[in-house]
Amino acid sequence: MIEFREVSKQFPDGTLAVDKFSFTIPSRRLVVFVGSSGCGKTTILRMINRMIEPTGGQILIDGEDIADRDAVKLRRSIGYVMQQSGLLPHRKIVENVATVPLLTGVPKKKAYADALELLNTVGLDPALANRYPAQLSGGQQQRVGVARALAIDPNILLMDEPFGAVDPLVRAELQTEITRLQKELDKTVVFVTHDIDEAFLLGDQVVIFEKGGIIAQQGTPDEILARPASDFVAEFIGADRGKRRLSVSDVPARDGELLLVDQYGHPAGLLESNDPLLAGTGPKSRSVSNKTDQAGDA
Ligand SMILES: Nc1ncnc2c1ncn2[C@@H]1O[C@H](COP(=O)(O)OP(=O)(O)OP(=O)(O)O)[C@@H](O)[C@H]1O
Repeated sequence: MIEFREVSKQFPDGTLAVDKFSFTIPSRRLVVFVGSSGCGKTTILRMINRMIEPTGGQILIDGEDIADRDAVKLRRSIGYVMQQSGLLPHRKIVENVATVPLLTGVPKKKAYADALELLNTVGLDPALANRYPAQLSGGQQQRVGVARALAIDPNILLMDEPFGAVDPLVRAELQTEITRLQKELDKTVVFVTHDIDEAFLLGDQVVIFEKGGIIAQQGTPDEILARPASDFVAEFIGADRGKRRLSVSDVPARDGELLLVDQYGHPAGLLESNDPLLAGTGPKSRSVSNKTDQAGDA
């Protein structure tokens, strides 16, 4: 559990990036921080591993104030993945993944064996281990970044727009992968994005920020979509533009399924027709608000 108690950050130039932020991140959940540029998401994330020191308030991990922990040890105990994978260009993939374990005294043979296993965990062919980062695609590099963050077997994984720089298809693959990994490995994941679709897709809990690290709303994706707390949230999630309002198409789908379309008539996904939401509805007879564009998974 990560607890923020009235945490503030004022930078030396006077910018108040975060103003008395209080929030609790439960263990073993994937929590997404989402908001437009400059609202303080990255600053909050980096205060968790003390890459940035708060100027006010307290952050506790499992009840312990992190200000009392050794900053370097704390940082090495928390996984961190950022937009540019940050891999060391002149080190092979296996060396990149094993960097922190080697620094913390894990014998080389074990660190390398673990690294190969981790490449497999994140869906990479261990045969890539002897390549250099530049010999991998952007998506593969991000997977290596995730493997490297997992190499210390952290309880907490911080992810700062990790998929921002990869193309949409690879991004979708990586999103699926991170959901799988979080469930499988049982980590607490704090994920930063400015993309509301990504937030709703990944988050068990989503926190929508306004400037200054102010929480505009927090809750499950369903709660936020069903009841936006303010005009700001409604606009941010696109609800007021009817962006997510889906209707049942009159184009027949396969047996037991209904084709959903958005307000422009574009296909948005399939819904099983025995879903209680749709009981008694016929084509175009009512519209439903869908959680994300992922209705195809329904
Ligand atoms: N080192 C710094 N010195 C001064 N101001 C800073 C510094 N780092 C960040 N800021 C400011 O603090 C505010 C919050 O920045 P932060 O990077 O946390 O926002 P963000 O929500 O992560 O934005 P983005 O999505 O663009 O990364 C911004 O106004 C930013 O300009």
